[in-house]
Amino acid sequence: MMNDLIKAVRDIARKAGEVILDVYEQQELGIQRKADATPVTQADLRANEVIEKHLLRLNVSYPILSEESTHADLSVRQTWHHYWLVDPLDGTQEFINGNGQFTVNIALMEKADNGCSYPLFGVVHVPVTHTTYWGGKQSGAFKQVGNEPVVSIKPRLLDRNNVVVLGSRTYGTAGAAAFIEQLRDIYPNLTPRKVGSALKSCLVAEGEADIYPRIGPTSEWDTAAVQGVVEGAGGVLMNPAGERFAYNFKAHLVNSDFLVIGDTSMDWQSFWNPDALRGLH
Ligand SMILES: Nc1ncnc2c1ncn2[C@@H]1O[C@H](COP(=O)(O)O)[C@@H](OP(=O)(O)O)[C@H]1O
Ligand SMILES: [Mg+2]
Repeated sequence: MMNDLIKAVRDIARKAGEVILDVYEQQELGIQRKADATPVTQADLRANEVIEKHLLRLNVSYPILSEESTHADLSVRQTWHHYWLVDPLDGTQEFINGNGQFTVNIALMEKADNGCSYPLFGVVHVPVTHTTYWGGKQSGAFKQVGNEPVVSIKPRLLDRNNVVVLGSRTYGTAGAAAFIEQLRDIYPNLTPRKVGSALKSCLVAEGEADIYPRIGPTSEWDTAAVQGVVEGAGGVLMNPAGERFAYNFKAHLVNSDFLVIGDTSMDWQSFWNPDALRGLH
């Protein structure tokens, strides 16, 4: 049942990817600015239409919370036991810049006993490379490039002399830069890399990078799907207190800072705690 649903959502994410690539190849992207000053294009809007249309045709009927649709109030959202959390195009600025580092993110969320929701599974599709990642705590994590065989993915173990730390290409903050400098005290040979969108967390999930600290704003649809992939692979996406990242418990949809790590046996408490983060903003 769950595997059928994951397969259906994978197909939907790939359809959205094709619509996005159609716009990507045009001269006119239809760029507008949103209230948070981040851009939106025809590709975001068309991908959203495709995703919503197909999610509503599935034989489960869950509400949809999408970056590009009207957002229900918390009082309504809290009645949801399951819902789809969708970012039809994550990394819109990278899409506009033409560097290929953007993704389609679709997560199925489930409410837990503590009243918060968490990803049951997530699908992250990279249109330009025709690569799809998917996963969840109970399902494992997988990757497929085009029609090649599906492979299971897992993080790598930390090698203290070869630590790769990821950051946003476009929305880097002074806090993120200061955090990486603090991290150098622990890993003097670390290599910082800038990557767009949910791809960063996919790189940690598949063992191509080690740490992705996000010091600065993102929204719930930016992290939910990729959290499924990271957790399925055996990694974690945590809040500043070191807890599993949670959703749908507050009126606004902006995330706290978060940390993605692949090797959970690393000594992350030495650099990721509210005291160490205080003063970075
Ligand atoms: N001021 C802000 N408030 C909320 N989210 C922001 C933001 N600035 C950037 N982001 C988020 O950062 C995402 C891009 O992340 P990255 O820099 O890692 O590629 C954007 O996704 P979208 O492109 O879907 O809007 C956007 O949601
Ligand atoms: Mg988006």
